Amino acid sequence: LLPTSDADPFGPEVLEDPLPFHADLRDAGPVVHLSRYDVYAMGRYEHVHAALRDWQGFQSGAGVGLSNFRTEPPWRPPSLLLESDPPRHDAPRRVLAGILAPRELRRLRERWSAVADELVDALLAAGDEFDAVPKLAEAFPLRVFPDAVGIPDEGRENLLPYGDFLFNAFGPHNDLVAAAAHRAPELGAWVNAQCARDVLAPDGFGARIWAAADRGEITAEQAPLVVRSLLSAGVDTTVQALATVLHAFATHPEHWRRLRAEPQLARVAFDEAIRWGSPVQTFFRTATTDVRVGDAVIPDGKKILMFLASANHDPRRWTDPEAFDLSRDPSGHLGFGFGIHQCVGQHVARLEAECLLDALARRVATIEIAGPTRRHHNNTMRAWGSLPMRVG
Ligand code: HEM
Ligand SMILES: CC(C)Cc1ccc(C(=O)O)cc1
Repeated sequence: LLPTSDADPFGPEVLEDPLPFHADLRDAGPVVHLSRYDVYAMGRYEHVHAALRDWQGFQSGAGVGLSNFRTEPPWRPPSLLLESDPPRHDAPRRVLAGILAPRELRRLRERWSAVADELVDALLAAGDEFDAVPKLAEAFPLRVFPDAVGIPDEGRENLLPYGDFLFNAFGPHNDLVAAAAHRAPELGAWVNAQCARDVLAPDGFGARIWAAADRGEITAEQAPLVVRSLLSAGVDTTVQALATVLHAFATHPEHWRRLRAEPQLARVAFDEAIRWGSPVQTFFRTATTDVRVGDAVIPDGKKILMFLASANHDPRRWTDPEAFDLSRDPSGHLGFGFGIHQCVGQHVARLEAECLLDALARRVATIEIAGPTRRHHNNTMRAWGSLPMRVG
């Protein structure tokens, strides 16, 4: 028999502190029916991992939010990567994977390091106390990523509100969505305008997507949507992952000392922070048949809510999962997803983190929380609103 719960994973209590709900979800069984939304929730590593592998049984093409594209019109044209299944998913994915491959990012490392050094120097010149969310976690990605895509300077302040709305829109139409819905048309129009060939700088990720269309790897109609994927997925995610790793180090001084002694740990620290904090908490899949999980059956067409953050803390998979531990091997974490849709931008995110952490670790001996921290609630993202920080 299938356990059920009337809990609201998108309510303020769970968004403020999801850990108790995750523990209850894991303990209740492989699958729990959430009666409030008539969706099927998975919180254990084994089953989330298996569902992400099984893209035929658990499709993305009906949307990865609560809204089911089989019955409801999407609020924006579906993504050719995120909200597509093979074969439609294949060519856009291949194009983006090529453009965002580690070897393609080497040309950016020197510039991104210089920007990180300059940003941290300017910040420290202004004093030893600041809010790390606007001053580091937001400032650095906004300084390097829009330029890497090649969009114009005008209107870049729309990127964070667009992302915040997009990630809220994967959830139910609750207060978080209602509060920003009036801005969606204008934000969507601005983002779409940045994907046109003639506004993109000649050497950025955007231009390379259009060049792939010239080579016939994708069509000219698909090119702007693939650029839109970068602008949709590439900002809020890295902002909140950087905030998460900065918060992790500020609350674990012994790990900061270790990072300064062994700078090459920046990469594994970032992945451990993503396992530990899981900036992307959840998203959905849709059952393409009556699909069996454990001794439960999820009916065809039903939405499955995958709790990546819970899987990343599952004691069946991780030792002492609630510890942020630099000695742990975090590989296999689900914070970037898994399988054919696994984050195609993960190497961009890791390079941003390496550059920013290196710049900070070379300059400050200590970082600590210097005042009350505040969460920013979002239906999909575990986000920090404010991280008052003091450096020494
Ligand atoms: C630390 C930062 C990031 C996190 C935590 C993150 C997380 C994720 C996750 C969990 C997925 C899987 C979604 C699914 O399976 O439905 C994903 C997919 C994706 N991500 Fe990221 N992401 C990050 C940064 C980025 C960046 C910087 C970019 C662009 C440069 C990006 C572009 C994408 C795209 C296009 C997809 C869809 C891939 C596909 O469906 O084939 N992400 N990301
Ligand atoms: C964690 C994912 C939901 C992040 C994400 C958002 C948007 C897109 C897109 O392709 O628009 C891709 C990935």
